Amino acid sequence: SVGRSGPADWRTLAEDVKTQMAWAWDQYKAHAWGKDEIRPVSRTVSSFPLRNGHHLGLSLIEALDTLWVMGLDSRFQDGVDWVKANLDFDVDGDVSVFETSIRLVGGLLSAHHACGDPVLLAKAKDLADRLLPAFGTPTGMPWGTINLKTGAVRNGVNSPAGIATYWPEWGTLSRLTGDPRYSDAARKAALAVFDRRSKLDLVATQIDVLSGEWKSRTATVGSYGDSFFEYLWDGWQLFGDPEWKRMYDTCTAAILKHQQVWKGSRLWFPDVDFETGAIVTTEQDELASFYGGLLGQGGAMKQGAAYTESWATVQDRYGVLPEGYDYAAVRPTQVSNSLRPELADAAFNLWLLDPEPRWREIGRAHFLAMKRWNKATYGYTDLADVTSNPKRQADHCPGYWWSEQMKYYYLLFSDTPRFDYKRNYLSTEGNVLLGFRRGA
Ligand SMILES: O=C1NC[C@H](CO)[C@@H](O)[C@@H]1O
Ligand SMILES: [Ca+2]
Repeated sequence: SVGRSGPADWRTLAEDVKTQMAWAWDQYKAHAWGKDEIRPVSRTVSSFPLRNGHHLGLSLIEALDTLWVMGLDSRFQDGVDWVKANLDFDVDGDVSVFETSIRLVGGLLSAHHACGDPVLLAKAKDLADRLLPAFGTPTGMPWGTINLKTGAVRNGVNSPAGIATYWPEWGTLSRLTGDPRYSDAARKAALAVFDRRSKLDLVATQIDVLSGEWKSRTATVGSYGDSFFEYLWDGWQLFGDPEWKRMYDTCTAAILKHQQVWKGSRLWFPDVDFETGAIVTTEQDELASFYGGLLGQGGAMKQGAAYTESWATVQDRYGVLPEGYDYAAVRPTQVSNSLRPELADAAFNLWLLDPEPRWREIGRAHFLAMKRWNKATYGYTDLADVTSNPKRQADHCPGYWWSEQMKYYYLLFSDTPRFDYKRNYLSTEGNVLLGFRRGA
């Protein structure tokens, strides 16, 4: 029946999420233990963020705090034991500074928040020490890539997200170690982007980290822009630093002024030229669907709810979201699905602010469609085509799946005592850095 779900139904759904997580973890342990990513159709593996076939246990580390908050304690301990016995970052290989920080530094810090094991903090510090040299530029904006062993840097053109998505993780690391180098580097990098905003208070997607010159003109709330804005707010939410709220408010006022487009009751945020405000494209990438949750957090609940509902109509149409969608053409521009969490992320953030069943319903639709279309023999996989019938699967489970949507679903449905629903902080990778209740 379509009737409103009662509390027992949500708890039953939370139990199903937990069962799916335990099953996927057991498949990972059986077929990909210690590897970065499992390919759940072919039962093979892939490596990330190192791409040289060397593995750092990415999915295992990303899963840890999700396992803990679900009460899968023996599996959590198995993972922590693997980290303590095997994890070594002294590898002669290049990694993305951004991806490695949000996924591995963040994953180790959230596991430490769950259990307090000092080895997890030591590993997070060791890794951050290997990433820190990337920030040694004249502007303070980091290189895109660094070698974990030699410190050799590459990719001098970076994005606002790639430059400024560090402060919550690195501020936490400084707080826990007493070493200010991490928070100082993260803060200086974010300010360097903000100080180079256009006269419209917009930022573009690409900038030269040595000269500080912009290398693109496109302002977006999607890829390359997204977590720059998210982390301005987060600096306020996690550390109560008003400087970050002022920067967030400045950037958000500009986005609401220049990128807010209503089509009837549907709200969209097209990319615009960062100096003229002219619309560049009506294609939205799926990553932008996190933004409704951030707008709600920052006080623009009307726009946050409307943008999330816009994306919910796309989810209703295709079951799972395509990677790219053109709201003017009313069709997908990229038909693949990368098993991404953003709409569930937004629904969860809005639920925390306003526990209306609607946000749980969007999360439930996201979860049930994932079970129906993305489940494969050895785990959950991304899709090649969401428009084909039946939808065609690809063969890759990304690390963020273990840290993000499975945690958002569980927290949305379970009301678990292990999480403080009133005072908490989750990173852009879903890592809980504040709000776990160990005693529960
Ligand atoms: O901020 C992010 N961007 C891309 C991934 C999820 O789609 C994930 O790594 C994270 O949520
Ligand atoms: Ca994110």
